[in-house]
Amino acid sequence: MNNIEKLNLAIDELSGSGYFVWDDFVSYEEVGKLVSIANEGNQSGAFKKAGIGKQALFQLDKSIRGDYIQWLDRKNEHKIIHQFLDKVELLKNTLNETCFLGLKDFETHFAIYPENTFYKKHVDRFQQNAHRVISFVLYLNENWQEGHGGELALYLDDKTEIVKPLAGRLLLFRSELEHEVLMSYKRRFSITGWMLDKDMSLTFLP
Ligand SMILES: O=C(O)CCC(=O)C(=O)O
Ligand SMILES: [Fe+2]
Repeated sequence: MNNIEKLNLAIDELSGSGYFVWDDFVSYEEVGKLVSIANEGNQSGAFKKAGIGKQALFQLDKSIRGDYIQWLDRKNEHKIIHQFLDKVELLKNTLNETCFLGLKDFETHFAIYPENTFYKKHVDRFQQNAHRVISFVLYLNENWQEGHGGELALYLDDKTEIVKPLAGRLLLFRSELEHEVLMSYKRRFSITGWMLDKDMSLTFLP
């Protein structure tokens, strides 16, 4: 399947079942580079414990999520991060042209789940975070195997879909769907993000 066919399928699936798994969204070589950058960032203290809620409602709670994150934007010094942002931008624009989702912007961060951490069942679009329309996760686990855990459980109306966090795989889903990161028994790497229906600088507005 070529990229155009993949895109068309992604569009159909997102409006139908609400999610789409895109394998090899980035190459194995790119995954390696992204993991090195994440490891460097982690060692230099660029990662912060992730919280829940926004601004005044922000809180840290290890019983809900155990990951550490580093936000990624155009100020990043690595070319490959810019290439990834370009790819997401293109995807966002194509989804807009065909699905009229009114996507204006996106926000994204690296995430590292240390051994034995998880992210309990939640939705990404909620009252204090009403502008997230499409969630995406690029998985970066080079030698992931059954038993390592850290799968993403996606709770659909009629079934629960279990998505393996395989290197290079991009998962897209509608941000109002309930989902959960199951216990990860190994350190787990990813880039998570959200396509927004408002400019990021304006998302503090209702
Ligand atoms: O890493 C994943 O599979 C999902 C992460 C997630 O749900 C989130 O950060 O909101
Ligand atoms: Fe989420």
